[in-house]
Amino acid sequence: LACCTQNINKAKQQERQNPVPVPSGVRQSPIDISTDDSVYDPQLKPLKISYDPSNCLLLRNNGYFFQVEFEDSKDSSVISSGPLKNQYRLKQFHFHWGSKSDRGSEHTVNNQVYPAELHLVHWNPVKCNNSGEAILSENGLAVVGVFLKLGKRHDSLQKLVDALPAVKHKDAAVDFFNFDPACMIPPCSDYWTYPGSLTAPPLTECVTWVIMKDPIEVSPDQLAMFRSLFYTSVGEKQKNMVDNYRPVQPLMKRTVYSTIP
Ligand SMILES: Cc1ccc(O)c(S)c1
Ligand SMILES: [Zn+2]
Repeated sequence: LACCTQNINKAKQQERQNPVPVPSGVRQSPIDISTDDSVYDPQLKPLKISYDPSNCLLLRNNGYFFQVEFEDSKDSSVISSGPLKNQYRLKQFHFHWGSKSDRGSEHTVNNQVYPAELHLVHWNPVKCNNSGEAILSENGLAVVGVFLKLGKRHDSLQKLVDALPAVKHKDAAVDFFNFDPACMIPPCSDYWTYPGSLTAPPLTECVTWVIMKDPIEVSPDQLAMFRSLFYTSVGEKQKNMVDNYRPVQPLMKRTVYSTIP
């Protein structure tokens, strides 16, 4: 399945044909992570991350954000361990960001907002046949979240930033090869983890979230390039692609676990 939008459209079609329960809203994302309320779990191991840059295929503007899509027919770009019972395959990564630097991330930490947040979306090939099925399956997805803060230029990210002008408008897509997403994972392995949902429609409660404690740095110019994209297609009245984040949702009866004593 080419991308999350297609998956979401397919999921909506499947939902119409054989409706699944509408999310009862007991495990919605994103959330505010209260560090004092999170529970240290000494059994939690570091996440194992193994990506093959040659699986990187395409950069696309899907009208919600830009995403980089990966070949996911084999277990060659995967995550495992940490809170995960199975190995999950990388399908795509994307970002959420603000119109200004005082907003943009979806998750917050003690109500602190970051200017942007990276989501690396993985699906469970043990439970599902493809990523489209995974968004309808409990714990079908594992999404790794990484906060972005303003600072020094992220040299490895520049290859992606330089490609953004080619996907300014909705549905634009270009070949994008040999990019290793591991370059965007912070050196510190500490994370929070909790059961949640997609943060975009159909908002299904299918995600094991792993939110890295440390942010990565990007420069103001790099973030400005994110904001230069459009939600709109060529020929439509241009609408800047900014503020594509969902507000935080109620924690309800969930516990956030952490690797941080
Ligand atoms: C599959 C998917 C779609 C949109 C999202 O924001 C996330 S986090 C995951
Ligand atoms: Zn996301």
